[in-house]
Amino acid sequence: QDSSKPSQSGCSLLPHSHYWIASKRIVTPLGIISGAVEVKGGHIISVVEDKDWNGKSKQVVDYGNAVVMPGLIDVHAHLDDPGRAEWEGFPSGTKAAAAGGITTLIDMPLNSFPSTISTETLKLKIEAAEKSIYVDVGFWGGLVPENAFNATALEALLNAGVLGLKSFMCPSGIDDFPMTDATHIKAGLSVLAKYKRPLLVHSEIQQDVESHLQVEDGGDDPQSYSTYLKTRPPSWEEAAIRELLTVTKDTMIGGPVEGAHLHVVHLSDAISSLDLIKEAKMRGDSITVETCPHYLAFAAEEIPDGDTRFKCAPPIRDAANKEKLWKALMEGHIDMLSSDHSPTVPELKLLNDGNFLRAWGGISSIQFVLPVTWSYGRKFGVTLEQLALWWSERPAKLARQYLKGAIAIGNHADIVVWEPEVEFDLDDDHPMYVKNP
Ligand SMILES: NC(=O)N[C@H]1NC(=O)NC1=O
Ligand SMILES: [Zn+2]
Ligand SMILES: [Zn+2]
Repeated sequence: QDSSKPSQSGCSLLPHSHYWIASKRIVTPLGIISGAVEVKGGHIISVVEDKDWNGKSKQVVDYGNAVVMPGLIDVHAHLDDPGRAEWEGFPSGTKAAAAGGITTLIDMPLNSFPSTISTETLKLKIEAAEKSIYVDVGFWGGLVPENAFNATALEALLNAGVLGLKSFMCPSGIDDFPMTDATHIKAGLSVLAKYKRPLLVHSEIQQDVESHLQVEDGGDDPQSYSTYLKTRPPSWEEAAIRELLTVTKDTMIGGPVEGAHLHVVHLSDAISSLDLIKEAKMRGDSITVETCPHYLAFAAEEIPDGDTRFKCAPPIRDAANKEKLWKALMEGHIDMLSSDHSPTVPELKLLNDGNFLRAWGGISSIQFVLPVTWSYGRKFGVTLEQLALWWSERPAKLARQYLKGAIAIGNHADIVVWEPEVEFDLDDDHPMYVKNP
Protein backbone atom coordinates (compact mmCIF):
# COMPACT_ATOMS: atom_id res chain seq x y z
CA GLN A 1 0.00 0.00 0.00
CA ASP A 2 2.79 2.41 0.84
CA SER A 3 4.62 2.95 -2.42
CA SER A 4 7.13 5.28 -0.77
CA LYS A 5 8.91 2.27 0.71
CA PRO A 6 11.01 0.04 -1.53
CA SER A 7 10.50 -3.69 -1.35
CA GLN A 8 12.38 -5.32 1.50
CA SER A 9 13.49 -8.43 -0.36
CA GLY A 10 17.20 -8.33 -1.05
CA CYS A 11 18.72 -9.19 -4.42
CA SER A 12 20.87 -12.29 -4.21
CA LEU A 13 23.22 -11.07 -6.94
CA LEU A 14 24.03 -7.82 -5.31
CA PRO A 15 24.66 -7.90 -1.59
CA HIS A 16 25.45 -4.18 -1.66
CA SER A 17 23.03 -1.46 -0.72
CA HIS A 18 24.82 1.07 -2.93
CA TYR A 19 25.87 0.19 -6.48
CA TRP A 20 25.84 1.25 -10.11
CA ILE A 21 24.34 -0.55 -13.10
CA ALA A 22 26.18 0.47 -16.25
CA SER A 23 25.16 -0.09 -19.86
CA LYS A 24 25.39 1.42 -23.31
CA ARG A 25 21.62 1.24 -23.63
CA ILE A 26 19.67 2.53 -20.64
CA VAL A 27 16.04 3.30 -21.42
CA THR A 28 14.98 6.47 -19.57
CA PRO A 29 11.91 8.70 -20.03
CA LEU A 30 14.25 11.18 -21.76
CA GLY A 31 15.59 8.64 -24.25
CA ILE A 32 18.24 5.95 -24.43
CA ILE A 33 21.55 6.84 -22.85
CA SER A 34 24.95 5.24 -22.39
CA GLY A 35 25.90 5.57 -18.74
CA ALA A 36 24.95 4.25 -15.32
CA VAL A 37 22.08 4.03 -12.88
CA GLU A 38 23.07 4.60 -9.26
CA VAL A 39 21.07 2.57 -6.77
CA LYS A 40 21.03 3.05 -3.03
CA GLY A 41 18.73 1.39 -0.52
CA GLY A 42 16.52 0.03 -3.27
CA HIS A 43 15.96 3.41 -4.92
CA ILE A 44 17.48 5.05 -7.98
CA ILE A 45 19.47 8.01 -6.71
CA SER A 46 21.09 9.16 -9.96
CA VAL A 47 21.13 8.44 -13.68
CA VAL A 48 24.34 9.59 -15.33
CA GLU A 49 25.66 9.67 -18.86
CA ASP A 50 29.17 8.36 -19.61
CA LYS A 51 30.62 11.86 -19.94
CA ASP A 52 29.53 12.72 -16.39
CA TRP A 53 30.67 9.49 -14.78
CA ASN A 54 34.13 8.15 -14.07
CA GLY A 55 33.05 4.56 -13.45
CA LYS A 56 35.76 4.04 -10.85
CA SER A 57 33.36 3.02 -8.16
CA LYS A 58 33.84 -0.46 -6.74
CA GLN A 59 30.29 -1.71 -6.92
CA VAL A 60 29.63 -1.54 -10.63
CA VAL A 61 27.80 -4.16 -12.63
CA ASP A 62 28.64 -3.40 -16.23
CA TYR A 63 26.14 -4.95 -18.59
CA GLY A 64 27.90 -3.67 -21.71
CA ASN A 65 25.53 -3.48 -24.63
CA ALA A 66 22.61 -5.22 -22.92
CA VAL A 67 19.47 -3.13 -22.52
CA VAL A 68 18.69 -1.75 -19.07
CA MET A 69 14.99 -0.95 -18.83
CA PRO A 70 12.40 -0.31 -16.13
CA GLY A 71 11.05 -3.67 -14.95
CA LEU A 72 7.77 -4.65 -16.53
CA ILE A 73 4.56 -4.12 -14.57
CA ASP A 74 1.95 -6.72 -15.36
CA VAL A 75 -1.39 -5.28 -14.34
CA HIS A 76 -3.34 -8.40 -15.27
CA ALA A 77 -2.31 -11.80 -13.93
CA HIS A 78 -4.31 -14.55 -12.24
CA LEU A 79 -2.34 -16.27 -9.47
CA ASP A 80 -4.82 -18.69 -8.08
CA ASP A 81 -3.79 -19.06 -4.46
CA PRO A 82 -5.67 -19.56 -2.11
CA GLY A 83 -8.06 -22.24 -3.27
CA ARG A 84 -6.70 -23.18 -6.67
CA ALA A 85 -2.96 -23.19 -6.06
CA GLU A 86 -2.72 -26.30 -8.23
CA TRP A 87 -3.58 -24.02 -11.20
CA GLU A 88 -0.96 -21.41 -10.36
CA GLY A 89 0.57 -20.12 -7.17
CA PHE A 90 2.55 -17.19 -5.88
CA PRO A 91 5.98 -18.90 -5.93
CA SER A 92 5.69 -20.33 -9.46
CA GLY A 93 3.80 -17.37 -10.93
CA THR A 94 6.14 -14.73 -9.54
CA LYS A 95 9.27 -16.74 -10.47
CA ALA A 96 8.01 -16.94 -14.05
CA ALA A 97 7.28 -13.20 -13.92
CA ALA A 98 10.81 -12.42 -12.70
CA ALA A 99 12.35 -14.67 -15.35
CA GLY A 100 10.38 -12.71 -17.93
CA GLY A 101 11.50 -9.28 -16.76
CA ILE A 102 8.39 -8.43 -14.74
CA THR A 103 9.20 -6.77 -11.42
CA THR A 104 5.65 -5.92 -10.32
CA LEU A 105 2.56 -7.99 -10.78
CA ILE A 106 -1.01 -7.02 -9.93
CA ASP A 107 -3.09 -10.06 -9.14
CA MET A 108 -6.67 -10.38 -10.39
CA PRO A 109 -9.45 -11.02 -7.84
CA LEU A 110 -10.74 -14.19 -9.48
CA ASN A 111 -9.64 -17.77 -10.14
CA SER A 112 -8.47 -18.15 -6.58
CA PHE A 113 -11.06 -19.31 -4.07
CA PRO A 114 -12.56 -17.37 -2.47
CA SER A 115 -12.48 -14.44 -4.89
CA THR A 116 -10.94 -11.23 -3.55
CA ILE A 117 -14.14 -9.28 -2.94
CA SER A 118 -13.99 -8.29 0.75
CA THR A 119 -11.48 -7.36 3.43
CA GLU A 120 -11.61 -10.94 4.75
CA THR A 121 -10.83 -12.50 1.38
CA LEU A 122 -8.09 -9.93 0.69
CA LYS A 123 -6.50 -11.02 3.96
CA LEU A 124 -6.46 -14.63 2.72
CA LYS A 125 -4.81 -13.49 -0.53
CA ILE A 126 -2.13 -11.58 1.34
CA GLU A 127 -1.46 -14.57 3.60
CA ALA A 128 -1.08 -16.80 0.55
CA ALA A 129 1.28 -14.34 -1.14
CA GLU A 130 3.43 -13.86 1.93
CA LYS A 131 4.62 -17.47 1.71
CA SER A 132 7.02 -16.59 -1.07
CA ILE A 133 7.02 -14.06 -3.83
CA TYR A 134 9.88 -13.13 -6.14
CA VAL A 135 8.56 -9.80 -7.45
CA ASP A 136 6.46 -6.99 -5.97
CA VAL A 137 2.80 -7.96 -5.85
CA GLY A 138 -0.35 -5.86 -5.58
CA PHE A 139 -4.02 -6.80 -5.73
CA TRP A 140 -7.15 -5.74 -7.55
CA GLY A 141 -10.42 -6.28 -5.68
CA GLY A 142 -13.56 -7.66 -7.28
CA LEU A 143 -16.66 -5.59 -8.03
CA VAL A 144 -19.55 -8.08 -7.96
CA PRO A 145 -23.32 -7.69 -7.46
CA GLU A 146 -22.89 -8.64 -3.80
CA ASN A 147 -20.73 -5.61 -2.95
CA ALA A 148 -21.50 -3.15 -5.75
CA PHE A 149 -24.21 -1.23 -3.91
CA ASN A 150 -22.44 -1.47 -0.57
CA ALA A 151 -20.20 1.61 -0.53
CA THR A 152 -19.00 0.83 3.01
CA ALA A 153 -17.77 -2.62 1.97
CA LEU A 154 -16.06 -1.24 -1.16
CA GLU A 155 -14.40 1.52 0.83
CA ALA A 156 -13.20 -1.01 3.39
CA LEU A 157 -11.66 -3.07 0.58
CA LEU A 158 -9.92 -0.02 -0.90
CA ASN A 159 -8.74 1.08 2.54
CA ALA A 160 -7.34 -2.42 3.11
CA GLY A 161 -5.08 -1.93 0.10
CA VAL A 162 -6.59 -3.09 -3.18
CA LEU A 163 -5.33 -0.83 -5.96
CA GLY A 164 -8.68 -0.65 -7.77
CA LEU A 165 -11.55 -2.92 -8.76
CA LYS A 166 -12.24 -5.42 -11.52
CA SER A 167 -15.53 -6.67 -12.91
CA PHE A 168 -16.97 -8.86 -15.67
CA MET A 169 -19.84 -8.04 -18.02
CA CYS A 170 -20.31 -11.68 -18.99
CA PRO A 171 -20.03 -14.93 -16.99
CA SER A 172 -16.46 -15.21 -15.70
CA GLY A 173 -16.30 -18.98 -15.55
CA ILE A 174 -15.86 -18.73 -11.77
CA ASP A 175 -18.98 -19.35 -9.69
CA ASP A 176 -18.23 -16.92 -6.88
CA PHE A 177 -17.41 -14.10 -9.30
CA PRO A 178 -20.74 -13.23 -10.95
CA MET A 179 -21.08 -10.64 -13.67
CA THR A 180 -22.03 -6.99 -13.20
CA ASP A 181 -24.22 -4.73 -15.32
CA ALA A 182 -24.07 -0.97 -15.91
CA THR A 183 -25.89 -0.17 -12.66
CA HIS A 184 -23.28 -2.06 -10.59
CA ILE A 185 -20.50 -0.40 -12.54
CA LYS A 186 -21.99 3.04 -12.01
CA ALA A 187 -22.20 2.42 -8.27
CA GLY A 188 -18.62 1.13 -8.18
CA LEU A 189 -17.30 4.15 -10.07
CA SER A 190 -18.83 6.56 -7.56
CA VAL A 191 -16.79 4.94 -4.75
CA LEU A 192 -13.67 4.73 -6.91
CA ALA A 193 -13.95 8.46 -7.71
CA LYS A 194 -13.34 9.27 -4.08
CA TYR A 195 -10.21 7.09 -4.03
CA LYS A 196 -9.02 8.11 -7.53
CA ARG A 197 -8.72 4.46 -8.45
CA PRO A 198 -9.55 2.55 -11.64
CA LEU A 199 -12.20 0.00 -12.53
CA LEU A 200 -10.93 -2.71 -14.86
CA VAL A 201 -13.61 -4.40 -16.91
CA HIS A 202 -13.73 -7.63 -18.85
CA SER A 203 -15.73 -6.14 -21.70
CA GLU A 204 -17.82 -8.76 -23.42
CA ILE A 205 -21.63 -9.01 -23.26
CA GLN A 206 -23.16 -12.27 -24.28
CA GLN A 207 -25.21 -11.93 -27.49
CA ASP A 208 -27.38 -14.54 -29.06
CA VAL A 209 -25.09 -16.82 -31.06
CA GLU A 210 -27.14 -19.99 -30.98
CA SER A 211 -28.40 -19.27 -34.46
CA HIS A 212 -24.89 -19.53 -35.95
CA LEU A 213 -23.87 -22.66 -34.11
CA GLN A 214 -24.90 -26.13 -35.07
CA VAL A 215 -22.75 -28.32 -32.84
CA GLU A 216 -25.67 -30.44 -31.73
CA ASP A 217 -26.67 -31.53 -35.21
CA GLY A 218 -23.07 -32.22 -36.16
CA GLY A 219 -22.58 -29.12 -38.33
CA ASP A 220 -19.93 -27.40 -36.21
CA ASP A 221 -16.96 -29.36 -34.94
CA PRO A 222 -16.09 -28.45 -31.31
CA GLN A 223 -12.43 -29.34 -32.02
CA SER A 224 -12.20 -26.73 -34.71
CA TYR A 225 -11.00 -23.30 -33.60
CA SER A 226 -13.36 -21.58 -36.00
CA THR A 227 -16.30 -23.07 -34.12
CA TYR A 228 -15.10 -21.45 -30.90
CA LEU A 229 -14.39 -18.17 -32.67
CA LYS A 230 -17.98 -18.03 -33.90
CA THR A 231 -19.28 -18.31 -30.32
CA ARG A 232 -17.67 -15.01 -29.25
CA PRO A 233 -17.89 -12.55 -32.15
CA PRO A 234 -16.56 -8.97 -31.98
CA SER A 235 -20.14 -7.81 -31.38
CA TRP A 236 -19.79 -9.10 -27.78
CA GLU A 237 -16.91 -6.70 -27.14
CA GLU A 238 -18.63 -3.90 -29.00
CA ALA A 239 -21.87 -4.30 -27.01
CA ALA A 240 -19.99 -4.22 -23.71
CA ILE A 241 -17.95 -1.17 -24.58
CA ARG A 242 -21.02 0.65 -25.87
CA GLU A 243 -22.70 -0.02 -22.54
CA LEU A 244 -19.63 1.05 -20.56
CA LEU A 245 -19.43 4.33 -22.40
CA THR A 246 -22.85 5.30 -21.06
CA VAL A 247 -21.16 5.55 -17.65
CA THR A 248 -17.62 6.64 -18.53
CA LYS A 249 -18.68 10.08 -19.64
CA ASP A 250 -19.26 10.80 -15.96
CA THR A 251 -15.50 10.36 -15.37
CA MET A 252 -14.54 13.42 -17.38
CA ILE A 253 -13.20 16.50 -15.63
CA GLY A 254 -16.17 18.21 -13.97
CA GLY A 255 -18.28 15.04 -14.34
CA PRO A 256 -20.15 13.45 -11.40
CA VAL A 257 -17.48 10.73 -10.89
CA GLU A 258 -14.38 12.71 -11.79
CA GLY A 259 -11.38 10.85 -10.36
CA ALA A 260 -12.69 7.42 -11.26
CA HIS A 261 -11.15 5.76 -14.31
CA LEU A 262 -12.27 2.96 -16.59
CA HIS A 263 -9.78 0.48 -18.01
CA VAL A 264 -10.84 -1.99 -20.69
CA VAL A 265 -8.83 -5.17 -20.25
CA HIS A 266 -7.58 -7.46 -23.04
CA LEU A 267 -9.11 -5.84 -26.12
CA SER A 268 -9.20 -8.25 -29.03
CA ASP A 269 -11.54 -6.54 -31.54
CA ALA A 270 -9.48 -3.86 -33.28
CA ILE A 271 -12.39 -2.50 -35.32
CA SER A 272 -15.73 -1.25 -33.91
CA SER A 273 -14.81 -1.73 -30.24
CA LEU A 274 -11.63 0.25 -30.66
CA ASP A 275 -13.46 3.01 -32.56
CA LEU A 276 -15.81 3.43 -29.62
CA ILE A 277 -12.89 3.76 -27.21
CA LYS A 278 -11.25 6.33 -29.47
CA GLU A 279 -14.46 8.39 -29.49
CA ALA A 280 -14.69 8.26 -25.70
CA LYS A 281 -11.09 9.43 -25.36
CA MET A 282 -11.77 12.28 -27.77
CA ARG A 283 -14.66 13.54 -25.68
CA GLY A 284 -12.51 13.47 -22.54
CA ASP A 285 -13.62 10.34 -20.70
CA SER A 286 -11.05 8.91 -18.31
CA ILE A 287 -10.54 5.62 -20.11
CA THR A 288 -7.61 3.41 -21.14
CA VAL A 289 -7.32 0.07 -22.88
CA GLU A 290 -4.86 -2.82 -22.88
CA THR A 291 -4.26 -5.75 -25.19
CA CYS A 292 -2.12 -8.86 -24.64
CA PRO A 293 0.80 -10.53 -26.42
CA HIS A 294 -1.32 -13.52 -27.49
CA TYR A 295 -3.56 -11.24 -29.56
CA LEU A 296 -0.44 -9.68 -31.12
CA ALA A 297 1.39 -12.93 -31.86
CA PHE A 298 -1.23 -15.45 -32.96
CA ALA A 299 -3.98 -15.46 -35.56
CA ALA A 300 -7.09 -17.62 -35.80
CA GLU A 301 -6.04 -19.04 -39.17
CA GLU A 302 -2.92 -20.60 -37.61
CA ILE A 303 -4.52 -22.25 -34.58
CA PRO A 304 -4.47 -26.02 -35.04
CA ASP A 305 -7.65 -27.97 -34.51
CA GLY A 306 -7.90 -29.33 -31.00
CA ASP A 307 -5.11 -27.10 -29.61
CA THR A 308 -7.02 -25.62 -26.71
CA ARG A 309 -3.90 -23.93 -25.33
CA PHE A 310 -4.99 -21.04 -27.58
CA LYS A 311 -8.45 -20.76 -26.05
CA CYS A 312 -9.06 -17.47 -24.30
CA ALA A 313 -11.79 -14.88 -24.05
CA PRO A 314 -12.23 -12.67 -25.95
CA PRO A 315 -10.82 -15.00 -28.58
CA ILE A 316 -7.75 -14.57 -30.74
CA ARG A 317 -9.19 -13.26 -34.03
CA ASP A 318 -7.95 -13.36 -37.62
CA ALA A 319 -4.63 -12.11 -39.01
CA ALA A 320 -6.17 -8.91 -40.38
CA ASN A 321 -7.42 -8.05 -36.88
CA LYS A 322 -3.97 -8.77 -35.43
CA GLU A 323 -2.38 -6.30 -37.88
CA LYS A 324 -4.97 -3.70 -36.85
CA LEU A 325 -4.16 -4.24 -33.17
CA TRP A 326 -0.50 -3.57 -33.90
CA LYS A 327 -1.39 -0.47 -35.88
CA ALA A 328 -3.56 0.83 -33.01
CA LEU A 329 -0.75 0.17 -30.55
CA MET A 330 1.84 1.91 -32.72
CA GLU A 331 -0.49 4.88 -33.25
CA GLY A 332 -1.14 5.22 -29.52
CA HIS A 333 -4.79 4.17 -29.42
CA ILE A 334 -4.05 1.14 -27.25
CA ASP A 335 -2.38 2.39 -24.09
CA MET A 336 -0.62 -0.61 -22.63
CA LEU A 337 -0.01 -4.36 -22.56
CA SER A 338 -0.65 -7.04 -19.97
CA SER A 339 -0.25 -10.81 -19.87
CA ASP A 340 -3.74 -11.93 -18.76
CA HIS A 341 -1.82 -14.93 -17.52
CA SER A 342 -4.64 -17.34 -16.67
CA PRO A 343 -3.40 -20.91 -16.29
CA THR A 344 -5.27 -23.98 -15.15
CA VAL A 345 -4.44 -27.67 -14.74
CA PRO A 346 -3.82 -29.58 -18.01
CA GLU A 347 -6.91 -31.75 -17.38
CA LEU A 348 -9.19 -28.72 -17.62
CA LYS A 349 -7.58 -27.62 -20.87
CA LEU A 350 -8.87 -30.96 -22.24
CA LEU A 351 -5.71 -31.38 -24.29
CA ASN A 352 -6.54 -34.96 -25.23
CA ASP A 353 -10.08 -34.23 -26.16
CA GLY A 354 -9.39 -30.90 -27.90
CA ASN A 355 -12.92 -29.63 -27.32
CA PHE A 356 -12.71 -25.84 -27.65
CA LEU A 357 -16.21 -25.33 -26.32
CA ARG A 358 -15.58 -27.16 -23.03
CA ALA A 359 -11.91 -26.38 -22.32
CA TRP A 360 -10.84 -23.74 -19.80
CA GLY A 361 -10.32 -20.34 -21.43
CA GLY A 362 -7.02 -18.75 -20.47
CA ILE A 363 -3.51 -18.33 -21.84
CA SER A 364 -0.46 -19.17 -19.77
CA SER A 365 2.40 -16.96 -20.88
CA ILE A 366 3.70 -14.65 -18.19
CA GLN A 367 7.34 -15.65 -18.59
CA PHE A 368 7.45 -14.73 -22.27
CA VAL A 369 5.56 -11.49 -22.70
CA LEU A 370 8.66 -9.36 -23.26
CA PRO A 371 10.34 -11.52 -25.93
CA VAL A 372 6.97 -12.06 -27.63
CA THR A 373 6.18 -8.34 -27.78
CA TRP A 374 9.67 -7.58 -29.06
CA SER A 375 9.90 -10.42 -31.59
CA TYR A 376 6.47 -9.89 -33.12
CA GLY A 377 6.78 -6.11 -32.94
CA ARG A 378 10.00 -5.90 -34.98
CA LYS A 379 8.01 -6.01 -38.21
CA PHE A 380 6.09 -2.91 -37.09
CA GLY A 381 9.18 -1.01 -35.98
CA VAL A 382 8.64 -1.28 -32.23
CA THR A 383 11.23 0.65 -30.22
CA LEU A 384 12.67 0.03 -26.78
CA GLU A 385 11.06 3.26 -25.60
CA GLN A 386 7.66 1.96 -26.69
CA LEU A 387 8.22 -1.27 -24.77
CA ALA A 388 8.94 0.77 -21.65
CA LEU A 389 5.83 2.88 -22.21
CA TRP A 390 3.46 -0.05 -22.79
CA TRP A 391 4.91 -2.40 -20.21
CA SER A 392 6.12 -0.08 -17.45
CA GLU A 393 5.22 3.59 -17.53
CA ARG A 394 1.52 3.38 -18.40
CA PRO A 395 0.79 0.29 -16.24
CA ALA A 396 2.46 2.08 -13.30
CA LYS A 397 0.09 5.00 -13.76
CA LEU A 398 -2.94 2.73 -14.01
CA ALA A 399 -2.03 1.02 -10.74
CA ARG A 400 -1.14 4.42 -9.21
CA GLN A 401 2.43 3.28 -8.54
CA TYR A 402 4.06 6.64 -8.98
CA LEU A 403 7.51 5.49 -7.87
CA LYS A 404 7.62 2.70 -10.41
CA GLY A 405 7.59 2.35 -14.19
CA ALA A 406 10.58 4.45 -15.19
CA ILE A 407 14.33 4.69 -14.64
CA ALA A 408 14.24 8.05 -12.92
CA ILE A 409 15.68 9.58 -9.76
CA GLY A 410 13.68 8.69 -6.64
CA ASN A 411 11.97 5.68 -8.19
CA HIS A 412 12.22 2.11 -6.95
CA ALA A 413 15.20 0.34 -8.51
CA ASP A 414 12.95 -2.10 -10.40
CA ILE A 415 15.07 -2.90 -13.40
CA VAL A 416 15.26 -5.52 -16.12
CA VAL A 417 18.43 -6.24 -18.10
CA TRP A 418 18.04 -8.14 -21.36
CA GLU A 419 19.61 -8.74 -24.74
CA PRO A 420 17.26 -7.95 -27.63
CA GLU A 421 19.60 -9.50 -30.20
CA VAL A 422 19.76 -12.93 -28.56
CA GLU A 423 17.45 -15.56 -30.02
CA PHE A 424 16.07 -18.67 -28.39
CA ASP A 425 13.58 -21.33 -29.27
CA LEU A 426 10.77 -21.89 -26.85
CA ASP A 427 10.98 -25.66 -26.86
CA ASP A 428 10.87 -28.36 -24.22
CA ASP A 429 14.49 -27.68 -23.23
CA HIS A 430 13.88 -24.07 -22.39
CA PRO A 431 13.89 -23.47 -18.62
CA MET A 432 10.38 -22.60 -17.56
CA TYR A 433 8.70 -21.77 -14.29
CA VAL A 434 5.38 -23.52 -14.34
CA LYS A 435 3.15 -24.96 -11.73
CA ASN A 436 2.13 -27.83 -14.00
CA PRO A 437 5.02 -28.90 -16.24
N1 LIG B 1 -11.48 -16.33 -15.29
C1 LIG B 1 -10.49 -15.99 -16.16
O1 LIG B 1 -9.31 -16.03 -15.87
N2 LIG B 1 -10.86 -15.61 -17.37
C2 LIG B 1 -9.89 -15.20 -18.29
N3 LIG B 1 -9.51 -16.21 -19.20
C3 LIG B 1 -9.67 -15.77 -20.43
O2 LIG B 1 -9.38 -16.37 -21.44
N4 LIG B 1 -10.20 -14.56 -20.44
C4 LIG B 1 -10.44 -14.18 -19.20
O3 LIG B 1 -11.03 -13.20 -18.84
ZN1 LIG C 1 -11.03 -11.21 -18.75
ZN1 LIG D 1 -7.97 -12.05 -16.91
